[in-house]
Amino acid sequence: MASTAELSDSNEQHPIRALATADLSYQWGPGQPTLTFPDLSLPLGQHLFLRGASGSGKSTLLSLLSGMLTPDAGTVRILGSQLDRLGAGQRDRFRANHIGVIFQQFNLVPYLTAEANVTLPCRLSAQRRDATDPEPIHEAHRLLTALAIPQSCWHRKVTQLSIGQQQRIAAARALIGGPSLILADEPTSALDSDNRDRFLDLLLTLAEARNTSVVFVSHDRALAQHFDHQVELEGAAS
Ligand SMILES: Nc1ncnc2c1ncn2[C@@H]1O[C@H](COP(=O)(O)OP(=O)(O)OP(=O)(O)O)[C@@H](O)[C@H]1O
Repeated sequence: MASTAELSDSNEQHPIRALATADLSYQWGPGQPTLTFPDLSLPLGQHLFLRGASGSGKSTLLSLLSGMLTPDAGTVRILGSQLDRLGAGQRDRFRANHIGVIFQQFNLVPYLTAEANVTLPCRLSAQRRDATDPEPIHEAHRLLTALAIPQSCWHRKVTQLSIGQQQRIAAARALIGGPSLILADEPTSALDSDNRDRFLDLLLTLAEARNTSVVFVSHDRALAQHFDHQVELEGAAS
């Protein structure tokens, strides 16, 4: 859960949302097109599918939602906190506490075991560590089991595992400690359709059990049916 100070805009008329954006735009540099984004609003625990052609700005939007980038204009509220008003260090802490990220290339730490990769967020966030029961390692084992990673793989370096296994380890790392929001950037692109559907089912089932919202980016329309909401990005305005 977010701290009281962070949830400053909560009241009965405006319940806390997993995310809410308004009038967002971002330009990567001078002479680059300005990316503009539709306003988003997602209730806690619900899931959003973001699609759009290559280059339409899906990854850029996820970076704005995670606070890795700050917008040139507009606002990003995550769990009631206005991210673009926080300093860089505060944004990093907020992300570590409240957001799980699954990157396109997974970004696992190659020299760490599967198990150590999954528990990593609990070393960066006392809040996520304290949310595990009784210890991070126990939740890591429960998640690895639920995500069908055989016990024989838990102590192996992630580089020795298959792409599908690495993807499920990245999902376990995002889920550990029950963050309120998971941002997933096209993590199924390397999978065949059976494995892609199985992965998505597992991710959403585990997220629902924790009341975690998922924002999932893909260009694959077939996945939209799994989500409460979908939004299409249209690309640069200029
Ligand atoms: N690091 C960067 N530096 C400069 N321009 C960038 C950078 N990252 C993205 N862009 C530009 O921003 C625009 C949107 O890119 P983005 O990666 O957000 O799109 P996307 O919809 O996620 O694409 P894809 O589906 O191919 O991953 C593109 O025109 C891209 O060239």
